[in-house]
Amino acid sequence: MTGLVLSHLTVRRGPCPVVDDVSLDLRAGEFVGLIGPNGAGKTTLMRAALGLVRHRGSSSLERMSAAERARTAAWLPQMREIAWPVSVEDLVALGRTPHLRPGQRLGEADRAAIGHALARMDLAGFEQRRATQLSGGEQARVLIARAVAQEAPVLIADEPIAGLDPAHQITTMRLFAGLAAEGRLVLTALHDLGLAARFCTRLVLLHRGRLEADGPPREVLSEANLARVFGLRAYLAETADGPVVQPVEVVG
Ligand SMILES: Nc1ncnc2c1ncn2[C@@H]1O[C@H](COP(=O)(O)OP(=O)(O)OP(=O)(O)O)[C@@H](O)[C@H]1O
Repeated sequence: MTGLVLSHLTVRRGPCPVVDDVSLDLRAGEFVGLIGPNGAGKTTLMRAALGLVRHRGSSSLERMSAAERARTAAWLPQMREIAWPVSVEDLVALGRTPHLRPGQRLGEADRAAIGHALARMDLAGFEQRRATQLSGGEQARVLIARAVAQEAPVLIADEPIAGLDPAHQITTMRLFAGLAAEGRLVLTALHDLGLAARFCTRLVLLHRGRLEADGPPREVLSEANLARVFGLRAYLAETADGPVVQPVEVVG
């Protein structure tokens, strides 16, 4: 089963490591939330895992050829700018590129994957709209749909729910949880600790580039970790809908 193994990953920016000797074994079937304050190294870690930035140590993805990696891992970067005035359907169809030979047209399976991804991101009816004419949150959903249409065993997404309205944040987290339950590995950087606690099966907490905690959400989001790493006091509770984590005050 495909997962992601990072071994002693270190990225330096100038003299300082911004990702510092991080080793992780992430398994298929896990929905992993990568959390930590601004500048903790979340984006850099994900980009290094994909082989997009120079680093020391290794990632299981970088051993693959570019073509194999594109079929293995879908990547949703933090920047959501859509530059070309293409239709939503054409943009989501780009997610199928790794599955096509040069010049090959979309087939039935590709069309099904595109339609499925559009429906899952609540974009039915948007197919012929120009992507550049959508709102920021709608554009974000289109780019998530493109990544989902890729149907890769590993999905790596940098703050995928930023800019989405609360209902679409929940449906997107539920979609990712569902993809993980189907046997994919989903790794996402998140700032919403409440949604991370509710939907992720595992949280990885980064602080100043170092792996500070790794485990079930309730263990990682302890009062002590929230205070030490985020400088936060939070309301923590168990409910019928799962754990609730609501930051209430800045401390320290
Ligand atoms: N190209 C760069 N040159 C120099 N420093 C960089 C560069 N990119 C990132 N950094 C620094 O590396 C550190 C980690 O940045 P990174 O973007 O990985 O953090 P992050 O955890 O994703 O933060 P955020 O939550 O704000 O998105 C930061 O201190 C940042 O200033």
